[in-house]
Amino acid sequence: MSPVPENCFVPTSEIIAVEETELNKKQRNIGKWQKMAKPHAFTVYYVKKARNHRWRCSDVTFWCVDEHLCNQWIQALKELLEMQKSRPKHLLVYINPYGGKRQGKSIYEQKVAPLFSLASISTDVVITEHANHAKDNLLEVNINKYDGVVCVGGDGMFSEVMHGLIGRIQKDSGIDQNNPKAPLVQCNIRIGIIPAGSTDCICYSTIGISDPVTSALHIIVGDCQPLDVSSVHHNNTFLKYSVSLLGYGFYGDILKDSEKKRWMGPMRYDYSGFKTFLSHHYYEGTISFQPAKHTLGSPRDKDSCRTGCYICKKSEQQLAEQHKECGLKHEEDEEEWKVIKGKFLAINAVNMSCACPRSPKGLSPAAHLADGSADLILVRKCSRFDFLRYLVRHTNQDDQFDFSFVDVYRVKSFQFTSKLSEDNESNITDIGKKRFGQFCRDHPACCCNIANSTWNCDGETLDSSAIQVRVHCQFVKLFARGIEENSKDEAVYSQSSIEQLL
Ligand SMILES: Nc1ncnc2c1ncn2[C@@H]1O[C@H](COP(=O)(O)OP(=O)(O)OP(=O)(O)O)[C@@H](O)[C@H]1O
Ligand SMILES: CCCCCCCCCCCCC/C=C/[C@@H](O)[C@H](CO)NC(C)=O
Ligand SMILES: [Ca+2]
Repeated sequence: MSPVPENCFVPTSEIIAVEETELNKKQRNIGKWQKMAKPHAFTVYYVKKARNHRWRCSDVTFWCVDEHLCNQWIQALKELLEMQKSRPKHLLVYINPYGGKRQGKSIYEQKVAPLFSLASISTDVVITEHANHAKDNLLEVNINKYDGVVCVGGDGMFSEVMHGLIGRIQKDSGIDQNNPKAPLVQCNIRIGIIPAGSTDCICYSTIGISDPVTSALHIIVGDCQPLDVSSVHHNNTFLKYSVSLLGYGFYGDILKDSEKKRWMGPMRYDYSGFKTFLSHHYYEGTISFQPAKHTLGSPRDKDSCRTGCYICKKSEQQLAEQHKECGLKHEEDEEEWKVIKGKFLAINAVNMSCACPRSPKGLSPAAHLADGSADLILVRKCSRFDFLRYLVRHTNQDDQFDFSFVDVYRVKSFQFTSKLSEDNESNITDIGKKRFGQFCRDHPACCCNIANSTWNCDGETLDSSAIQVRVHCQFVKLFARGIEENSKDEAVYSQSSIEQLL
C-alpha cells in the first residue's frame, strides 16, 4: 500500500473517520494504478493542525489491488476508532439563530453537521425560538441518552446551556441552589461550543481560536477540559453562574448600553464601549475577598494556562482529596477576608483569561481555566488618559497590571456592596440624591456616579449590585483541551500512530 501524499503521519486519536472509497474512472487511470485490473481504496480523514490553533479536516487515500487486504485495513482502523472511548456518539445541539451576526444556523449546517455525520455522530438539533428555550428544555429532556450538549452561539448561549445543565443536576440531586454554601454536584456531561456569537470569549480562551470547524473537531475527537464556575448570590437568593467575566462598572455599563443595540450585531460592543469610555463613570463600594491560597500560581505570572497545565492538575488532585475527606459535605471556611473600600472604574472577576479576538491575551493573561480561583481586578478612579492606557494594554504585549491604579488578586470567593446600598442599609438615605438625577449634583463634571452600575455576568446583566461569589473548582467540562503550546510545531504523536501500522 502506498499513502498519497507521502509521509503522512497521524495519531489514531486524531483520525476523524475511515471510509471505503469508490474509485471513479479518472482516478483509476492515473499512475501505476492504471495497470491494475480493479484497484481498491480507503480514505482516512484526520485532523490537520494549522497555524494559530486552527484545525482542519484533511484526508489521505490508500489504494491496493487486494480487496481482502483493503477491507482488513478498514476494519482494523475502525476498531482503533472504536477504542477511543471518550468520543461522543450522540449529541444534543442547540442553535441560537440570533447570536452574533445571526449566522448560527448556516454555520452549523454548512461547516459542522457534515463533519459530525462523517464521524458517525448522531444529533438531535433544537433551533431556539426565544431566550431561555435551551435552558428550559434541558430541565426536562432525557440528558442521559446524550454524550454531550453542543451550543451554537456566543458566550450568552453557552451560559444558558450551562445553567440548564447545572440546574438540572442540582434539581435531580435535591440541592437548593439558593443556599450559597450548598455543596453543589459537579456537571460531568461535556458541553461543546460552536462559536457564532459576538465575543466568543469562552471558546477562544479554551481552544485558542474562535473557529467553528476547529471546535467541531475538538468535539469529534472527544476532548475534555474542566472549567471553574463561580456561583453568584444576593443574600440567600441564587442569581447566576459565571465562567468568564463578572464585571461591574466599565464592562457592566457597556453591556447595559449595548443590550438596547442588539440590532447592530457584534459592533454594538464597540459603539457602547466608546460611549462608556467617554462617560468615565466610577462607582464607590466595598469589596471583600478570600485569597486563593490553595493554588500555586499568581495573576502576575509570566506563564499562561496551557493544555495539560500543571497548576490546574494540582488543583484537580486537591479537589479529589477534598472529596475523599468530606464527600459532599460543605467544609466550613474560616479563612481570612481582606476588605477594600474605594472608587472604582471597573471591578472585573475572571475565572479564565477572557482572551477573545478583541483581546488575544485577555483581561488576566495568567488566569487558569481549572485551578479553583478567579482573578479579581480592581481598576481605581484614574484619569481618562490612564484608563485608555490600561485598555490599550489588553490589545498588546504590555503588562496591564503594571499601573498604580490597578490591583489584582487571586481569590476563591468575594463579596461586593456598593456605597449606595451600604448607605441605604444604614438608613442614611439622601432623598435628594434619589429623586434628582443619577449624577453628583455638587460636581457635575466629576463623573462620580451615585447610581449603581450593573454586573455583567458572561454577557448577561444581573439584577442586584450587592453580590456574594464563590468559585467552584472544575465544576463543568467542555469538549476542549485548553490552548496548545505552539500547536503547529510541537505536535506529540502517540505510539499507536497509523504510520507504525503501515
Ligand atoms: N431564539 C432566540 N431569540 C432571542 N434570543 C435568544 C434566542 N436563543 C437564545 N437567545 C439568547 O440570546 C442571548 C445572546 O446570544 P449569544 O450569546 O448566542 O450571542 P451574542 O450575545 O451575540 O454573543 P456573545 O455572548 O459572545 O457576546 C443568549 O443569552 C440567549 O439566551
Ligand atoms: C481603545 C482600545 C480599547 C480596547 C479594549 C479591548 C478590551 C476588550 C476586552 C474584551 C473582554 C471581553 C471579556 C468577555 C466578556 C464576555 O463575557 C461578554 C459576553 O460575550 N462580552 C462582553 C463584551 O461583555
Ligand atoms: Ca480559574
